[in-house]
Amino acid sequence: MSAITRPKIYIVLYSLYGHVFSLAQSIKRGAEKAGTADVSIFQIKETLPSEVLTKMHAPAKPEIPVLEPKDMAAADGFLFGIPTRYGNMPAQWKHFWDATGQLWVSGALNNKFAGTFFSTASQHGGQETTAFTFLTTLTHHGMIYVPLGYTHANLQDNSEVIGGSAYGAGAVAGGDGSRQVSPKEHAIAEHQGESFTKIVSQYIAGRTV
Ligand SMILES: Cc1cc2nc3c(=O)[nH]c(=O)nc-3n(C[C@H](O)[C@H](O)[C@H](O)COP(=O)(O)O)c2cc1C
Repeated sequence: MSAITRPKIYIVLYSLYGHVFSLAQSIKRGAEKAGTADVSIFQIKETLPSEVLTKMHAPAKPEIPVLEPKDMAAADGFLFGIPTRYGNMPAQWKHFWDATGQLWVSGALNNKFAGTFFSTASQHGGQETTAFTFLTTLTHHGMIYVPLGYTHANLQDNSEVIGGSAYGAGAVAGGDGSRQVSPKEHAIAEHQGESFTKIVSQYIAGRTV
């Protein structure tokens, strides 16, 4: 019987205006609360030139390391943060995935765990379609998708605008990005981080004993 391995969870995000990064911090807090895994947070590479970022009034990037596709092999589970573009992932994410051919060829991501979280401008701006369209990539890599389900009460609370769905935590940023992540959205995110980490840890423990 081999020793139980402590899994590595990577929270990997793209965030232009900070909402996905803000959610990611709550996800990290929850994942660490589980106490069963080593948790790290990364961003993916920006692909827009600085002149365009200036025109888009983008703030400075978060001070977290940039994940290169090849470094994914070291992790057991990923929570991917995705701000919606036309109901889909942004080009920055597509650019990242399009550089994972070597990982695909070697099956390096097969049986690794994946969860998703989102941000949209509006309440019905496509968080669920972003999940759906992101899923094809996870599926082609043979990853095991872990949905959030309706495991947090705020996902059924209709008393105010609350992002998130059965596919993962979410922020509703507002058309001009001025809406900050709400306490209820943060609570869902923290819960997702904790529950995802517990699920991955249980599976990894089962594989190694
Ligand atoms: C090109 C483009 C397309 C977008 N498409 C959508 C969309 O389909 N639905 C939506 O609600 N918001 C859309 N948005 C708004 C972003 O989703 C929003 O800025 C983002 O969720 C904020 O997250 P961030 O602060 O982490 O960057 C779009 C923004 C851009 C720049």
